[in-house]
Amino acid sequence: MCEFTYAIVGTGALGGFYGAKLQQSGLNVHFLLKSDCEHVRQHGLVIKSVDGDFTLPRVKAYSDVQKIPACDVVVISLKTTQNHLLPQILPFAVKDTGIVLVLQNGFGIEAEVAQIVGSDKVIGGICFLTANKIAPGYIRHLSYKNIILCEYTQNYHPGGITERLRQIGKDFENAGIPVELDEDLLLARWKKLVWNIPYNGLSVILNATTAELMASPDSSKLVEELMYEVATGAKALGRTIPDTFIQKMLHNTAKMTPYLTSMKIDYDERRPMEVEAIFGNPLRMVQAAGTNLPKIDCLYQQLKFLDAMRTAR
Ligand SMILES: NC(=O)C1=CN([C@@H]2O[C@H](COP(=O)(O)OP(=O)(O)OC[C@H]3O[C@@H](n4cnc5c(N)ncnc54)[C@H](OP(=O)(O)O)[C@@H]3O)[C@@H](O)[C@H]2O)C=CC1
Ligand SMILES: CC(C)(CO)C(=O)C(=O)O
Repeated sequence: MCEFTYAIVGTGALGGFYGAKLQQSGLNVHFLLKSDCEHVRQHGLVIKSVDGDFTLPRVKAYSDVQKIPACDVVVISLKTTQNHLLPQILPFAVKDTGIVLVLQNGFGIEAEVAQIVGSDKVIGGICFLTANKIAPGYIRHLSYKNIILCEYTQNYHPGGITERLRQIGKDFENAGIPVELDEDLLLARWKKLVWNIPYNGLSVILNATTAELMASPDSSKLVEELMYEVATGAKALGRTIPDTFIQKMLHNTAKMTPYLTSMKIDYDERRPMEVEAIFGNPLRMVQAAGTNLPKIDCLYQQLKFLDAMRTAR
């Protein structure tokens, strides 16, 4: 199988880090940027990483997707609040035989992408990474980096471990990114929501870091209750998230260095929050299956209020 070419749609913290690692490993990577395109065209990408800093002085940087050659793998690493732009972006970037790799947080994005490019072209990636873009073309990688890759199939039925999944996994592994190939994208996404729903949501509502949320008996109890409600949602969709997984998540986060979630950073910096991808889509899917998740719904309503107020001012 010949080498895949990659296009990174959204060269921020996550797309910038993984895209730079892929290029550093020798792959042909094209980067789609917005405000920092000219800067990156001139100065390249700087990665300050816990695994070792590196700079790519020359990268293929574009602000117009129509100038990017159609690639084998198009990585979506925009914030999900920008996904309304995908119908104008993806058709230009994806080869007829190409793949779209959704690396964003949340649930239901692959189904939305499949509406644009066809369900046979979509793969989901669940990223365990903490990174921030702290200046134009300057990414700080704090911890973790592993990815779970799964094929997307219509209605999120478990897909197989395909040759293309293996090749993408190998590309990331060769770039120093640990990869796990999995058959059940829905379960993998809901297991990530066990972390994102309580911590992203409460970090905004309670104005707290993960360490502060875990240090208080009241908020840590609320975190645990929200995690179990996520498990109830997964069960409504025919998936089981074991108690041991939840207890491990609580234990690991309590030990994590104090972390400001991406949603809290967006809120503080008056950027729209990824409320629909991380809360709205999962809630609607579970409600359609006849189950309510009252605590998550309450968090969702509060976040929508704050999002509307914050971005309106
Ligand atoms: N950061 C992390 O550690 C993790 C992030 N994730 C998820 O990954 C996704 C991306 O998050 P993250 O990387 O943090 O977000 P960032 O905001 O750092 O990156 C998004 C990038 O997309 C760019 N962008 C916006 N609009 C366009 C456009 N029209 N064309 C091209 N580029 C555009 C932005 O540029 P500009 O700044 O100019 O607007 C920005 O650089 C989210 O779903 C997030 O939840 C998941 C796990 C961890
Ligand atoms: C779990 C964690 C903290 C790292 O991937 C994350 O998903 C986020 O910051 O949104």
